[in-house]
Amino acid sequence: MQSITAELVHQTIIRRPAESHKGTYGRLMLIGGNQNYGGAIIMAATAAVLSGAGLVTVATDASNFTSLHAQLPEAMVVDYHQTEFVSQLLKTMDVIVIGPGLGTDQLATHLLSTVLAHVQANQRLVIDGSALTLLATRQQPLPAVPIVVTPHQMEWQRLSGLKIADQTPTANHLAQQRLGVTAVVKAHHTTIYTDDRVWFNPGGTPAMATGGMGDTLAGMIGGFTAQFKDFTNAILSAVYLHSEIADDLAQSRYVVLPHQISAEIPKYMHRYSLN
Ligand SMILES: NC(=O)C1=CN([C@@H]2O[C@H](COP(=O)(O)OP(=O)(O)OC[C@H]3O[C@@H](n4cnc5c(N)ncnc54)[C@H](OP(=O)(O)O)[C@@H]3O)[C@@H](O)[C@H]2O)[C@@H](O)CC1
Ligand SMILES: Nc1ncnc2c1ncn2[C@@H]1O[C@H](COP(=O)(O)OP(=O)(O)O)[C@@H](O)[C@H]1O
Ligand SMILES: [Mg+2]
Repeated sequence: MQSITAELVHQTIIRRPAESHKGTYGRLMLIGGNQNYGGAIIMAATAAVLSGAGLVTVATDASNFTSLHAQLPEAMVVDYHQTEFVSQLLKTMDVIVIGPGLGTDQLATHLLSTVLAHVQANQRLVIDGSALTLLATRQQPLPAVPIVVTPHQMEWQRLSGLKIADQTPTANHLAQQRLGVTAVVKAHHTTIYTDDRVWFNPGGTPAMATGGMGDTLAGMIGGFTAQFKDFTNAILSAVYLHSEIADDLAQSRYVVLPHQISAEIPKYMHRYSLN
């Protein structure tokens, strides 16, 4: 098992080339946020925008549009009931994040199936939250595109079949190999499984134990994978920074809220991008 290091993050978060524009930094769609869980997709989208994704579109229940825009006017929106329009937009995306607050009803199942049926080799896919619960019930193999799943321990139990007590690094790695996707298994100390390696995230604090913390990580991973070429390093850097920011904030706070992490992301990325 190898620890993610500040050096790896430093190498990943490069200084932006002057000759660039919003398209350079990735088109990202986040799909989620039903009538009950609008906050989840708002937190994920906020993290994605503050992580530097160039163009962010949120496919969500229309009841979330106003609250999303009140906090994040940078994001575009589409009603996720307009499934044909969502399908068309999906083709234009570099990264798709599906699951935060999606729920597990018929529409959610349909949206996940649509994404899995149409995702292309040049796109990257982040599967989180409810979409993982749905994925666990699917029989079909996953498409051969860069995919990262971000389960907490119960979601990982559903997806891998491993009971929480049996989720050892060796068992998790075997399960990851069966699934054939990168797996970020979230816990007090998160571990990340790629085809050839097991990574360990050194950061993390119980001050992070607030609903929305994982939604924020999913948005960060979306934002990082939209900008940084190396898929694995982009994921590892997002995981590292998410908990590093939390650890720093927790020096003077009993709890750290997801939006407080998002607010710090640009400062930390700036620091890591310096020589
Ligand atoms: N503001 C919003 O809109 C928010 C919306 N959200 C959205 O809600 C959707 C459902 O996601 P979910 O994670 O809340 O529910 P689910 O998948 O049933 O898992 C919970 C079950 O697993 C168990 N458990 C065991 N180990 C665990 C662990 N390490 N970490 C966590 N749980 C662990 C746990 O055990 P217990 O707490 O009872 O001990 C419980 O039995 C999803 O789309 C998400 O994005 C949330 O993000 C919140 C903020
Ligand atoms: N005690 C803890 N120590 C370290 N990290 C934690 C702790 N509790 C929660 N976290 C982190 O918070 C996030 C929780 O993710 P998740 O359960 O998916 O949240 P949500 O779905 O509510 O957004 C993960 O990144 C996890 O590692
Ligand atoms: Mg979650």
